[in-house]
Amino acid sequence: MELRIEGVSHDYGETEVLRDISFSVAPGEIVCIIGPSGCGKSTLLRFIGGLERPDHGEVLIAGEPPADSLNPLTYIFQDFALLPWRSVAGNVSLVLEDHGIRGAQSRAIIDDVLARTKLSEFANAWPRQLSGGMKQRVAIARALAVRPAVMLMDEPLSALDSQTRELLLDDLIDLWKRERFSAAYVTHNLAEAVRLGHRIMVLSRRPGRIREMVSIDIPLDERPERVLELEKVQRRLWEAMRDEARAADRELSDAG
Ligand SMILES: Nc1ncnc2c1ncn2[C@@H]1O[C@H](COP(=O)(O)OP(=O)(O)OP(=O)(O)O)[C@@H](O)[C@H]1O
Repeated sequence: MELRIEGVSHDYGETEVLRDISFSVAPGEIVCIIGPSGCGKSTLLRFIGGLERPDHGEVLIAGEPPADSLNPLTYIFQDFALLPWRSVAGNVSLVLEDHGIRGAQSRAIIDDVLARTKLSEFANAWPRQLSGGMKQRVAIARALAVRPAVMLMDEPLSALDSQTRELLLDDLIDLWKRERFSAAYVTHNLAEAVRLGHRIMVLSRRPGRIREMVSIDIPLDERPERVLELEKVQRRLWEAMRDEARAADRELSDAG
């Protein structure tokens, strides 16, 4: 299943937020979306997930999602969005209950996704007992449980400290090696983008337009050893973004 975004433009009242955005996410591809504050990254992700509709343009799904996919487009948010009164397993089972899956079938899926996110021994723990990194792993397990064709990730690591973020990046790469999931992944962090993205879309300041689409041909599991090459890409991304970020900053402080 391929995700295609075609000619998406949107205004909120007087504010033009996105202008003529077109790109695709191929099966098994991670596309990172970066750009200055307020350029419309989260808005674009909401359009992709169908939470809102753009004024112009379309989000199309080409081909069939996997037969067992309960929810082809699934979000992972920065704030984990776990229910505090449900255990780890209970948080995962909730999304299955929404699809009428209970009992042994539900338990099998929960066991599988908790194993894949290294949380098996925490199935009965409460969210308050978990570190930030573990909470985000629960959110990832919950997303995997519905077998998404594309994961929509809005700064999933940004609430975590830098060590935890590194560990989770490694976990995401391990997961990807086994699953080859597709993702549209919004981040502020250029280092994260070059570690995870097969392609990186650089948006301009608001109204967000595509400034550059940068492909990285280094396999994800080789990236930790090829730091110098990645640093070069990161510099190029920063060069594409620097003027936009500076101007966006100025506009935000003028508005304030
Ligand atoms: N529901 C809404 N109604 C009105 N304006 C909105 C709405 N959602 C977002 N905006 C505005 O649209 C612009 C883009 O917001 P968005 O959150 O998509 O940007 P972003 O690139 O994700 O920002 P950040 O990097 O700071 O997270 C901002 O100016 C924001 O204030």
